Amino acid sequence: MLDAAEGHVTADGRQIGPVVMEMRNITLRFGGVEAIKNISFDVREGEIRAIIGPNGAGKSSMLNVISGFYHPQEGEVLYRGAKRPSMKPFQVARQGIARTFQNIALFEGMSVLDNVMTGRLNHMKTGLFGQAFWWGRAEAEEVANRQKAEEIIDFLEIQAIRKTPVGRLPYGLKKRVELARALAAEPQILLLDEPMAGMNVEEKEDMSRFILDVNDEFGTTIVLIEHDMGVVMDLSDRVVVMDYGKKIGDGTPDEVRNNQEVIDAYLGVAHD
Ligand SMILES: Nc1ncnc2c1ncn2[C@@H]1O[C@H](COP(=O)(O)OP(=O)(O)OP(=O)(O)O)[C@@H](O)[C@H]1O
Repeated sequence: MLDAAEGHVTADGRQIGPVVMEMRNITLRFGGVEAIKNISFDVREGEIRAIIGPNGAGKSSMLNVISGFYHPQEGEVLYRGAKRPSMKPFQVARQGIARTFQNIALFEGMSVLDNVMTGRLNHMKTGLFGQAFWWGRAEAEEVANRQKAEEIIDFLEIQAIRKTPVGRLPYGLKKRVELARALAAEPQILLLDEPMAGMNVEEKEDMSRFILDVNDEFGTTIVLIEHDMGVVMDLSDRVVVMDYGKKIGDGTPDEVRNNQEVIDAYLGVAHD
């Protein structure tokens, strides 16, 4: 059993830190529907943590609890050891938690660069008033934000399309631009809502590589929900398995693969 306050190095040499976020006995209801039933799990600094489960299992609901979009009726969220009060999504974002969406939420008429720049909004300190009175400071800030956006565009290898309106891009690249925008916020925790949904094999491979690179290069903690089991097992350090709102498994990919309840409920067949 790992100590929550301690870090460790995984078998493949990955550096995992202490617990950064804890979901404690979360229950979320929509009228009579219990989307999340008394679920607890934690997220460690620097890890890639997946939440998987069949349709309607409650994965999106859980991600929306983490991002502050839904407020559970029971349970609590602890962030860096402190109980998090009921927060609006923008307040959660200010704590360093960014997300992408299942149905891409970009500005289609705007260029890739401008979309990525919108991810910097939390870093813009000079408001309109400030811009009017301290033009120099606002200009310096704009230059720094633009530089950061360009760095991320380079990192995700989308320089060639930086001036292209997002609406003209194929699906896989839009997903990558969404990742770029979320990264522009320089998050400590990145929430990815089905990052591979609707992608072909090649696009999935690219996205997996970028997720690993982001985690490796920036040390970003990543929580993702995903349908594609193969992808999840390859990418993740630990996996939470949900089914009908309940947690039925939690552990390393190997532990989850060998968990009989998970095999019965989700995989359907035993893996040798
Ligand atoms: N806003 C809502 N209002 C009412 N019921 C909801 C709402 N959001 C989710 N639910 C219900 O909660 C349950 C869990 O849904 P959720 O979308 O979290 O599952 P999921 O695992 O993300 O599914 P999928 O993989 O299909 O996206 C479902 O029964 C769903 O119908």
